[in-house]
Amino acid sequence: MLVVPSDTNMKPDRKDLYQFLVACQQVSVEKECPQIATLSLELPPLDPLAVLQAIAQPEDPHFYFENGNKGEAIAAIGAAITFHVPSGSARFVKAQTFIQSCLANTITTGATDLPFAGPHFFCNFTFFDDLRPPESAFPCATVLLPRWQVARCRNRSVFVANFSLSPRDNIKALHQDLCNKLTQIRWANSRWLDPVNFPNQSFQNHDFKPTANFRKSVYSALNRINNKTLNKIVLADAIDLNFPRPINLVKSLNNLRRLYPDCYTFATGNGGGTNFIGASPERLLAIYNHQLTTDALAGSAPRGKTSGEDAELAKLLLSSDKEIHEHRVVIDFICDRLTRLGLTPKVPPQLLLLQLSNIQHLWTPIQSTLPPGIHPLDILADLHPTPAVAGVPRDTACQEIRRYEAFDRGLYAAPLGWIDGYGNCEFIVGIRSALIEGDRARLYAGAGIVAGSDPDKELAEVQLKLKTLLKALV
Ligand SMILES: C=C(O[C@H]1C=CC=C(C(=O)O)[C@@H]1O)C(=O)O
Repeated sequence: MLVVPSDTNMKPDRKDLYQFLVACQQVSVEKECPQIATLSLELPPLDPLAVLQAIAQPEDPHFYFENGNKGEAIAAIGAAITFHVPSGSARFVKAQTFIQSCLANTITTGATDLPFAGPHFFCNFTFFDDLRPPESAFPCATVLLPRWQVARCRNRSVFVANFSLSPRDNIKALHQDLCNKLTQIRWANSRWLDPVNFPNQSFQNHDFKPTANFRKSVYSALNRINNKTLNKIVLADAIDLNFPRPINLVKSLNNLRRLYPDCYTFATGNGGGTNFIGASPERLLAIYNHQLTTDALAGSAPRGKTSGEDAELAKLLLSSDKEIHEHRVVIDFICDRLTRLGLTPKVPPQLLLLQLSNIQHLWTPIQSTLPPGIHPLDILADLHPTPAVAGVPRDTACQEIRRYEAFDRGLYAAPLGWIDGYGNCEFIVGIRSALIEGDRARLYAGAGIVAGSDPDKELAEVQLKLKTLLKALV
């Protein structure tokens, strides 16, 4: 990636910006290869979700990612370039090659030092790499370099435009498009999103009857655990619902981020009317300045209705052999994988609790310094799926998941996030999630099964997780 220093207060209507696009096009002529021109401009603080609402067209692929606790949100809208891997185990390698070849032909300028400036590649992967027919709405790997990207990091906002330039592109028209988009973005206003929309009343007291299949699967899995074929398996259920009207993506995201500020609110849309949306507490991989963090998150209990009951539930969770085993296998797996990649994982000495508004989990953030030469997607390829969403031994658990679950997991429980041009990244696991299309939603939730699991409690956990999401969909 070539960084061209510039006046960081570059204005889109100024000649130098137009000339920058012309110069990048000239490089594409000389190299006989399209060039990606990336412009970053600081904007007054704005809400990327409001921008998503204001400028995304139904046919635009898009991506939304918000971490309320960190005061960060990023919206990616439309495509400069997209890359799909339909299926196959080489998907992480192929995605990596694509990103590297883009970066080798990227020229970036403007406010390049701001957080979230420069090109970002938004990626989503399906849980399994060989998709079951009928075709899923998302291929097994998608990488999106968006046309427009708007991010907020605390009180600063940055706008990024990416153009893939070939000799025949009309620079005047592209420049005009950029100016128009900026005008629209400046008008985007988060007040349009307030107040929080009250969740769909007709589903509020919906009694989730776990499918007969889920209950049967839990019993059968417990048999396999007892006869030692499996140590742990994470089984999920999917519930299909029809809403009285089309589900509103932006309003639902707005609800999710307010109801679950401790989670990552996310959505990815394929531009064909299907969106995958959720609020996940599980960070699979974050790398900033060569420092890596990954979460072991497994073992759950509800939140109490009173502080006394809450403390009691937390105490039980922290002292339960069954929950600790369910959690410990995730820590061991992650540490083993990172060590094999040449990293030195650091694990806090005591178990921690991640307390969300409706549920609490055993939580261990694992950290390491990243040695040079390892790409974030190398790590993702090794970590996914962890025993927090698959099981132990992993291959057996994955085979059994396919046998037990009558639905395709699609993007559920799979990695979703972004990578920048310097190897920084943030990926979450797509749990507490739903696939939405028009007035239809498929909600997913799962629970880890180990020796000592009580099927009724696992069912209650899955129901609790499903309700979490349903509350926000409008
Ligand atoms: C698989 C899910 O959660 C995982 C993450 C945290 C706690 C879990 C558990 O306690 O079972 C699961 O391992 C899900 O929410 O669909």
